[in-house]
Amino acid sequence: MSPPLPDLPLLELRDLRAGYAAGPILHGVSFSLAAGRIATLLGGNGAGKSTLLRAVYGANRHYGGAVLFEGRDITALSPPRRLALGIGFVPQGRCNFAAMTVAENLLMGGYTLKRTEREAAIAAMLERFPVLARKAGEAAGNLSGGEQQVLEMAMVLITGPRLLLLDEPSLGLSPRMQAEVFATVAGLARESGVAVLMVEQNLRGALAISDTAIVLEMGRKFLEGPAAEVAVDPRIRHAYLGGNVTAADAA
Ligand SMILES: Nc1ncnc2c1ncn2[C@@H]1O[C@H](COP(=O)(O)OP(=O)(O)OP(=O)(O)O)[C@@H](O)[C@H]1O
Repeated sequence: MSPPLPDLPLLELRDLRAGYAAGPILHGVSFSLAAGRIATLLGGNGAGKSTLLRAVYGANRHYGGAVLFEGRDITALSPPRRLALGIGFVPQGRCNFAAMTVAENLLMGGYTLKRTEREAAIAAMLERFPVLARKAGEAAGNLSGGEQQVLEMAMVLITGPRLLLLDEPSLGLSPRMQAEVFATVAGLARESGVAVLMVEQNLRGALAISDTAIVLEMGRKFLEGPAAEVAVDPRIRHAYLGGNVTAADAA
C-alpha cells in the first residue's frame, strides 16, 4: 500500500460519538494522528478510553461523527476490513494461545495473510523481536508477562498495520518489563513509521515516549497537547500522575 500523503493525517476522528447498545459513551471526540506518531489517551476510570480504541477499530456501536483513515471515511467498515486497511488492535489482557508455541501464535496472528506470505512474515517478526526468536518453539504460556506482551504486539504487527491501537500494554508487568515494552513501542514508531494510539496506566512511562496526549473526561476531549507539556500540566499531574502541584508547575 502507498504511504499516506504528507499533508494528511493517518487517523482522524471527527465529532465521533460511539458506545454500546445502552447508549453513547463518547460524545463528540475529534483529533488526528500522523504516521510515526504516538498518542496516549488519559482519563479517569470510565472516561471512555478503551471505548475510543474499540471505536477506532470498529468494534462499537456508532452514534455519529466519522473515523477517517488516510483521508478515507471508514466509519461503516467492520473490524476485519479495518485490519485489512492497516489498523491493528491489541486488546487489554493476555490474548495469545497459551498452549501453542510462539511460532504457532504468530501463524494465528497472520491468518489473514496469503498462505505464500505467512512464512516470510513470521520470519520477519522473529528477526525484529529476538526475544521471540529465542523462544519460537516454546509454549506462549511459559513466556514472561513482558515477552507475552511483545508476542501479542507481534501477532498484530505481522499483518503490517500502519496504526496500532494498544490497550494497557504494560499492565501487570514489572518496571523493567514495562520499560522494554515502551522501548519496543517507541521503536515501532521511529523505525517503521507506525502510528500508535495507546491507553496506559503507567502514564509517566507512556508520556515519555508519546508525542501527544489526549485527555478524556466523561466521553469528551478535555485537553490535547504535546505529551511533554501535558505531563507537567498541574491539573493533569494532580489528577492522574499523583504529583503535588508546586509553585513552579503553576507558574
Ligand atoms: N461492553 C460494554 N457494554 C456497556 N457499557 C460498557 C461496556 N464496556 C464499557 N462500558 C461502559 O463504558 C464506559 C467507559 O468505559 P471504558 O472502558 O471505555 O473506560 P476507560 O476510560 O477505558 O476506563 P478504565 O480506565 O476504567 O478502563 C463505562 O461507563 C463502562 O461501564
